[in-house]
Amino acid sequence: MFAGVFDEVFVYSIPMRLPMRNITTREGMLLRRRDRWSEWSPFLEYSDADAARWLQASLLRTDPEIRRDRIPVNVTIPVVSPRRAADLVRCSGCRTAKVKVADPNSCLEDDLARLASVRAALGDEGAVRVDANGAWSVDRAERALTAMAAYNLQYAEQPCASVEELAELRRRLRDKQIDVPIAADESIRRAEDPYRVAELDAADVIVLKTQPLGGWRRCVELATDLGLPAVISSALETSVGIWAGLQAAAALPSLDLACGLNTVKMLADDVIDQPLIATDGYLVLGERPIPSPIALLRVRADSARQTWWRDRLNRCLALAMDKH
Ligand SMILES: O=C(O)CCC(=O)C1=CC=C[C@@H](O)[C@@H]1C(=O)O
Ligand SMILES: [Mg+2]
Repeated sequence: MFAGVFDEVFVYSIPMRLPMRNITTREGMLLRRRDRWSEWSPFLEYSDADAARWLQASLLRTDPEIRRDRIPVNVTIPVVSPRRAADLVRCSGCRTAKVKVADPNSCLEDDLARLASVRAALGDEGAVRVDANGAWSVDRAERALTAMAAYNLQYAEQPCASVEELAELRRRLRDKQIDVPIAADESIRRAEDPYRVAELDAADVIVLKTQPLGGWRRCVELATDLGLPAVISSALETSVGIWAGLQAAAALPSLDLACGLNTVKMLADDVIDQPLIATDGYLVLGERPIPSPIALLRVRADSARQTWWRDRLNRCLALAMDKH
């Protein structure tokens, strides 16, 4: 079926240099429609309905108006030792760091030690944010963020799972005069109704992931409608997917915060010759990337995974075309 929509499809499999979300190998597809390559890489456990929404991003035929081409980005710090975390900050050249916290295999003390090390490596001028991926209850989030506030957080991303909990936590922190703004990530990209974040006054910042939301147009629409500062963040893509994130960041009505798009380094390989890795904390939106044939030879998935992804694409394309 995809033969009528895409002119070429490619399945990649790339080990993660720095595992995140328990992912040790990243898999996905590169899809070509005429001269436009895009990436489709919904996480393996996602349902076809979720994965079909990611595919909308590959079906867009137009480009946005570009308002800026230099995009500030953060370094992403997975659950690593404090020392490794400081090294990652120093090597990145970024002035903003996002620290993953609340991992089931580590405790609050580990998170605080990693955070302290990141803050020391960045200095007082840098910005530090944390991301709990919705792992905390409101009580645990309140305790953790009260302790973490000592490191002057720019914001806490998705501290609790539901929008109601985010709103409750935000109220409690405000009452205690703990100055840690709240950012919504999963409450935007996986929610039935992302507008509830604004209706319930549940966040100060929204995190927009281009591919999961179905492309740049939806990101611009949500940033405009919700009227909150927005951050464009990656879904751990190759440079082809990251370029689409940069394009969305370039099109936002305003951009005051660093974006989470500096993740190509977390992969052990890439699909273009000059990977989109930040210099001095910025990525620049250049021409739409074209995968390099030599790189593709290195990252081609085996035939069982090819079949799995092609079948998934056919199923999800049928769903996505229904809504298109
Ligand atoms: O935002 C960043 O700095 C990088 C991207 C990132 O953290 C994520 C990408 C994809 C899935 C997630 O677990 C994670 C996130 O929750 O934001
Ligand atoms: Mg997040």
